[in-house]
Parts: sequence; C-alpha cells; structure tokens
Amino acid sequence: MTTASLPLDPDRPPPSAVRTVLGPLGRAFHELLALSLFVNLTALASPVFVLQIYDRVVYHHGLSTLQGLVLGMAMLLSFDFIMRQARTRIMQTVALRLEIDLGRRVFEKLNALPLRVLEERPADAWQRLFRDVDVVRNTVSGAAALLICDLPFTTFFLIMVFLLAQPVGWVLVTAFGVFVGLAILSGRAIHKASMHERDSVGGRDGLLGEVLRGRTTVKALALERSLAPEYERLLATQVAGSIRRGGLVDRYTNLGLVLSVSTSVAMTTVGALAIMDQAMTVGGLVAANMLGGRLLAPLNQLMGSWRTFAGFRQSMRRLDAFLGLPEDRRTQALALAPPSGRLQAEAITFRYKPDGPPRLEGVSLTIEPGGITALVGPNGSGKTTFLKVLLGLYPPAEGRVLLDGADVAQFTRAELAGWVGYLPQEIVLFEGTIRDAIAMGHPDLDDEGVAAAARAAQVHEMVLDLPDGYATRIGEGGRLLSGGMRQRVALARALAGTPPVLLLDEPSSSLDRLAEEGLAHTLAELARTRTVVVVSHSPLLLSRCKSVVVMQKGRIAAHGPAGDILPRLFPSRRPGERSS
Ligand SMILES: Nc1ncnc2c1ncn2[C@@H]1O[C@H](COP(=O)(O)OP(=O)(O)OP(=O)(O)O)[C@@H](O)[C@H]1O
Repeated sequence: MTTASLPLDPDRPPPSAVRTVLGPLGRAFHELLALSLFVNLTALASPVFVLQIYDRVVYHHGLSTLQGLVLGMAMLLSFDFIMRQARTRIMQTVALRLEIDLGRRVFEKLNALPLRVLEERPADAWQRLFRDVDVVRNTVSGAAALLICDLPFTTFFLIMVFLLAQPVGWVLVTAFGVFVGLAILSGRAIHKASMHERDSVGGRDGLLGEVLRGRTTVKALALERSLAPEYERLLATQVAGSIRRGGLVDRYTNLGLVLSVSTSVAMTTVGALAIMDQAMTVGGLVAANMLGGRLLAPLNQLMGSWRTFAGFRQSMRRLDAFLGLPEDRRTQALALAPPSGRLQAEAITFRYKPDGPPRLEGVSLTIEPGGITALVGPNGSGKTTFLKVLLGLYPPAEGRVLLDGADVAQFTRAELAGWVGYLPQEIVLFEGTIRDAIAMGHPDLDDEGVAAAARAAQVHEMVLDLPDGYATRIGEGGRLLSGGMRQRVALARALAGTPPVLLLDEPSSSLDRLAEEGLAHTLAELARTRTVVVVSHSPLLLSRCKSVVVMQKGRIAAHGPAGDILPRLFPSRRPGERSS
C-alpha cells in the first residue's frame, strides 16, 4: 500500500466509525438541550423584570409589585444556577467518556495496524491522531457544544424583541444575517491558515522527536550544528503560520466587536425614533437592548467557534479514515495447539512498495526443527526482510509462509508472537523492571519462566548481581543497561514462554566472547527440539549451525549443510575461529 492509498485525507467523505463512539453520548446531548431550554427561558426573565420596573413600578410607585418581582427573580436565578451546574456536570461526563472510549479505540487501532501501514508514515504523524481525539473531546464537551445548544434559543429572544419592540427587531434580524455570513467567512479563512500551521507544527515536532531519541549521537558528534538550521527553517514556517492565523483571528474578532456595538447603536437609534413616534415605550427599548445583548453574545462567540467546528469536522474525518484502515487479523476461529515448528517459505516474492523492486524473489526454503539454520549474506541482501516475512509481519506479494503446513496469514499476531520468539536487529526495550522487560510479551509468565528465559539468554547471573535484581529499572528504551545486557534481556524476552520457533537477527552482535559461547551452546540445546534461525556472521555461532542459507540480492544463492557451505564461505578459517 502506498502513502497515497492511505485514506488519511480529511477532504474525503467521512465514513462513520467515530460516530459509533459518539452515538451513546446522544442521550447526554438531549439532556443538555433540555437544560439549555430552561437556562434560556430563565434568561428571558431579566428583560421582562426591567420592563416591568420601568413601565410599572417607577411610574406607579408599585412597591408591592417590586417586592414580588425581586422575590420571583431571586427564585429564578437560583434555579438558573442549579441548571447551569447540571449542564457543566453533563459536559464533564461526556468529556470523560470520550477520552476513554475514543482514546482507547484509537490506541487499539494503532496496535492493530499492519506493520507495512505503520511504516508508511513517520511516528509523529500517527501521534497527531491523539490530538484529533483531544479536538473531538474538547469540541463535544466544551464551550462550542454549549453554543450549539444555546443557538436554537436565540429565536426566543428574537421573537420576544419583536413582541416588545418590533422596529428594533428588524435591526437584530439584519445583524443576525451579517454575523452568520461573517462567521462562515472567518471559519473558512482561519481554517485554511490553521491547517497550514498544523502541518508546520508536525514537521517541527517530528524533527524534535528524532533529535531527542538520538540525543547521545547528537551530543557526541555535535550534530546540532547541522540540525539547527533545519530546526530554524521549520520554526520560521511555523511562526509565519501562527502569525497569519493570529492576524486573521484578531481581524474577525475585532470585526465582530465593532458589529456588536454598531448593532446596539442602531437598535437604540431606531428605538428612540419609535419612542418619539409613540410606537414603543422606554421600558420596551431597554428590555429589547438586553435581549439583543443575549442574542448577539452567542453570535459573537460563533465567530470564534466556527474555526473550532471546522477543526472538529477535519479531526472527525481523519479519525474516521484512520479507524477504517486495514487491520492485522485479530480473531481466530479455532484455538490451535502450539506447532512443532516446521517452517516453509514457498516461492516468496516481497516488495516494500507495490511498484518498487522485489527485495525477496522466489525464495523457497524448508526448515525443520532440530539444529540451527544460519542466514548469511552481504548487507542489504534481504536477511532481515526474510525473517520478518517468516514472522508474518510482512505479507508476501507472491508465495506464502507455512508453519506446520498452515499458512501463517490465518493466525493472529498474538498467536504468532506466542509461537515464534523474535530478536530484532535493533533492540527496543520499554521502561520498566528487568522482569517486566522479559515477561512483556507473556503477561502470565511466572517467576520460574522469567528466570529460565534469563538463564537461557546468559543474563540471569548478571541480573542477580544487581542491587535490585529483577526489580532493577531499565530506563527509557533500556538506556540504563549496557549494550550487551540490553541484547541479553531482549534475547530472554524472545526465549520467554519457550516458543517452538526462534528467529534471531544478529543475536550476538553486542555480546562478549564468553557470552557468545554461552549463547551458541544454549541455542544448540534449544535447537534439539525447536526451529532456530539466526542471522549471523559470527564464526562461533556458525560453527554450531546444522545448515546455512546464503542470501544474495533477495534470492537464495546457496543452501546446504554447514559442513559444505562454511568452507566455501570462509576458505581460510576454521569454523569457530573469530573474525577480526
Ligand atoms: N522498511 C523498509 N522500506 C523500504 N525498503 C527497505 C526497508 N527495510 C529494508 N529495505 C530494503 O530492503 C533491502 C534488504 O534489506 P534487509 O534489511 O532485509 O537486508 P539485510 O540482508 O538484513 O541487511 P544487513 O546485513 O545490512 O542487516 C535493502 O535494499 C533495504 O534498503
């Protein structure tokens, strides 16, 4: 699949995966709407109160009416407070549920994506999807959602203004139209600027992430001299984007404010003329002005929120497209017993890109349990790629991989990970204790299982030597361990749960000679009953192998018993002799 085929384009029509998460929140929104009805009805009370004071109490000295009105207002305002509190509580619940439901779903989906799809985008592009979750949560549970709930009730205020002061009503209707038009214009302009800013922030964050991950190399080689100009370029693009967006926001906010004041002036002018014509009362004008304020406030807010709504739509579309991406198989119809470990590659051809060159071509091989098989060949000949295809991480374009005669494509990643232990060329460990690191793929592994894996990887004694033993924390990426120990712990993780197949990519690249000898011995023992495939050029390991497969430019150049192949590969050296 190419990057272009990844449907993360926000301009595509949205499917409805996110809506299934938002669906259960529908009831909360109905409750919110009902509460908003009460809140907005209550808001009508103050202008009516003012109207009564001006037109009745003041002119007729109606003290008892005043008492009744004040008491009524006090009760209504208490009620208003309770309703507003209830609205806030519902919003908090909605935010929490979204955070949990949508956040968890996106995380699960990310883990379910096939490796090929994951590798098509840089890490920060995937990370940004969690910002989309934040956008959806903040919009659905923030001021913008309250605005949506309040907007329908602005018609109440308009009707009331028409009832109290019809001439002023027409001024408000005109202002309403201008506000909506301005909100749409500002939304479009600001949205465009925000998208541009988002891309530039992504570029800056991507570079920052890379620099921080490679901080040791950056420090050691003083790479900041080369990285600083690139960072500054990205920063300049981002700052320019921010300034442009900020300028647009300010322009439309100020336009909104001027429009509000202008509407107020126009209302008072038209109202004054109407009072002089005796078409309305002073109380009516004051009340209409108050109602106008209630109507203009959400319209003013709409100017700022239009951008939020546009961002929300984009985030929804991106999340929908993401949730619609293909997944690794997650369920299996039948739980099978662990295989004995017979691995077969049948005429495998593999390309990283559909239109790219084949990195494996017509590779056929059968590996039986019993004895180590070594994969050798020059750099870039396809050894690591072949291991990943055997592991079921990359589906081949042609051919198939069979485990005990069954196509590995039918198994879930969890099943395959339980049956096939894998040591990658680049070790990746996660923060936690040594015990956690070894048992990570097997949460049910008991202490004896952890210790057995550690013994097999020649790391048990080293761990016991540490003050905190297996409870020693390894730090981010295992950086608190030495390189050799990191490799041993990763090897123990691959051996944990005694999988019937072991695929090990350069397992001794960071080991000292003693550990390498120990590893060679352990692997030879394990290989009695299992399938062990190692990518290695270590003569010590090769001397323990039963068969050797030589890869060249994605093809198998030679394959046979180690005794036949090794003398051809290393004519001047005896097996077991260390290369310089
Ligand atoms: N993720 C990837 N995307 C695109 N091409 C890749 C990717 N990984 C490897 N390749 C290419 O595939 C070819 C085989 O690489 P691979 O890592 O399998 O070789 P290798 O024999 O393991 O090499 P080495 O001995 O250097 O580890 C190389 O040309 C490499 O550039």
